[in-house]
Amino acid sequence: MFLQTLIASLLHKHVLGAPEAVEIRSITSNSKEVTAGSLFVAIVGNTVDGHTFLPEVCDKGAVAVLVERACEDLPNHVVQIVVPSTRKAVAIVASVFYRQPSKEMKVIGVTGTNGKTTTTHLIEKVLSDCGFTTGLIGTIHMRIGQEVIDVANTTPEALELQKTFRTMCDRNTTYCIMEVSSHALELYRVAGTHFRTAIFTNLTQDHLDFHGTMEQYRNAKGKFFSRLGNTYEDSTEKQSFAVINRDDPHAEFFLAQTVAPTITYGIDQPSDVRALDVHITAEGVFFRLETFAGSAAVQLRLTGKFSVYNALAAIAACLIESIPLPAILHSLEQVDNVPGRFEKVEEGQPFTVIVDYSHTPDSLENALKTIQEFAKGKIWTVVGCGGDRDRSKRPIMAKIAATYSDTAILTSDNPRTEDPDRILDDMEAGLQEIPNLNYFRLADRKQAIRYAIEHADPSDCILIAGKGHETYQIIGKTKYHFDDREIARSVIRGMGQ
Ligand SMILES: CC(=O)N[C@H]1[C@@H](OP(=O)(O)OP(=O)(O)OC[C@H]2O[C@@H](n3ccc(=O)[nH]c3=O)[C@H](O)[C@@H]2O)O[C@H](CO)[C@@H](O)[C@@H]1O[C@H](C)C(=O)N[C@@H](C)C(=O)N[C@H](CCC(=O)O)C(=O)O
Ligand SMILES: Nc1ncnc2c1ncn2[C@@H]1O[C@H](COP(=O)(O)OP(=O)(O)OP(=O)(O)O)[C@@H](O)[C@H]1O
Ligand SMILES: N[C@H](CCC[C@H](N)C(=O)O)C(=O)O
Ligand SMILES: [Mg+2]
Repeated sequence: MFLQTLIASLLHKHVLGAPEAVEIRSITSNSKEVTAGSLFVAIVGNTVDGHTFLPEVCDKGAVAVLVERACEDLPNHVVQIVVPSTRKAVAIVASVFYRQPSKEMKVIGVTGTNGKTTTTHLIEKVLSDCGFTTGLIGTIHMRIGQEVIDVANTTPEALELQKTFRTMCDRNTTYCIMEVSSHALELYRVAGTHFRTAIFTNLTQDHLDFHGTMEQYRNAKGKFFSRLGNTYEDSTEKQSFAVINRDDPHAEFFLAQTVAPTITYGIDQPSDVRALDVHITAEGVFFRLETFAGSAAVQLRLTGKFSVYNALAAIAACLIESIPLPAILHSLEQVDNVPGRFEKVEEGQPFTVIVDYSHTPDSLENALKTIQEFAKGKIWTVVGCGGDRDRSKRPIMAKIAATYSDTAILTSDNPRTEDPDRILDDMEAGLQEIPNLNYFRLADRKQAIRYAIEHADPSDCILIAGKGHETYQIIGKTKYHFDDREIARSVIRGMGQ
């Protein structure tokens, strides 16, 4: 594609050199991937400044560079395009390079602190059951039809995202359902993406290391809905919609962000898609559903009030696509669990073991409140907090774990480059001056899981929180194989011998 075409839609740019005859064969922001005919995008990162690689990429054959500041020493034939934000510009350029794939499909995006993975899986289940070819992008993996692809981030960087969209289109995908993280919104990963529907699940504390304050975190998520108005189109098929959780304390803020038609969902507040008479058991939830497309009694195998919210969001998104309500409910009622989300480990043991990806204060509290609804015996919680992530959530999570459990075992999550004991110190700080809490520290996560299982009585319930589907533990910069479910299973099996 000609450079001129690629950069035409960049509003604020200063071009040094002659772009007219320059043909771009590939685009990358990684100097290691530059080949002859590449456009290199220099991104100022947290650890490295991409501009430092400019001489190197020219030697490797880059014919143009997208930069935030011009570089004097580059060969004359290399065109420099100077823009205020290369992250934002690359998202737009990537969309043009891959021929605007998000306009050829219907992309449904889910944002919110908790529930993104679950909600995307529920929507994907309904739409694929209806016979549509679907794609999925999120924390656990990306899936294009039956092909499963590993991911580094919940929402990929713009170049990878647009390339994935293109592959999806080339395989006749009708719907792409994706998680849109706040990092992605702040770092423009989804700029240049046309969304059919934007869903808001909830907003509670997380990622303050990155966003600084709750207000900035909320504003990052708000951008998803304010930008939705920019892609508004006339025909119903192309129109964009917002789906908002009316019960969330920030609902008004999110409703005010968008000009797109909006469907609300909720339990407590009057809303377009509403659950009433919610009944929670260990096996699942029952509720009465009222929507603009009809009413029904619903029984899900997923449990917890939070699962009702995720199901309501999924129902709203599918109603927008004119899927009949009975078909939506038929699919949702079959879902046993999403991997690592309230996943039970069942090896015939007389107590309950649940592995859950609750790594935020709100999700941990929800998981434990749900367990309290049905637990007959004592509650054990094995929980840690990730290293190189929001420190301020650590004492809060420890307090929640110890308050709602009979015994809390504070352990490691992914310590990354931090000292596990320092992370535990941060957690333990939340427990000072609270009397009668029963907790202890055991930094080795495997030993912590073993301890809980070996000491549980019949009818007790053990929650292993924070890592869910993860099949690794990151210590330093190394990823070791580690799976909470596998460990729990092997300890239980060992006890029977
Ligand atoms: C804060 C953040 O999002 N960081 C992402 C960011 O890293 P960075 O800006 O620090 O990049 P950097 O390493 O300094 O490099 C800067 C530039 O130099 C380039 N470079 C670097 C080295 C080299 O030799 N040559 C070269 O060209 C890099 O390709 C990059 O373009 O860009 C990287 C490359 O795309 C990402 O991998 C990295 O995500 C890291 C792994 C990360 O942990 N991100 C998490 C926090 C994240 O994004 N999480 C969200 C939300 C999860 C949730 O909702 O819970 C997610 O969507 O996953
Ligand atoms: N709607 C919800 N409200 C609150 N908590 C939820 C909700 N849905 C799920 N949870 C809890 O949050 C945990 C994570 O759920 P899920 O993976 O669906 O969220 P996510 O938003 O994708 O998280 P991440 O930001 O890590 O990708 C679950 O294991 C569960 O404990
Ligand atoms: N997407 C989240 C996942 C956290 C999962 C938890 N196990 C941890 O490693 O902190 C993050 O990167 O902050
Ligand atoms: Mg997720």
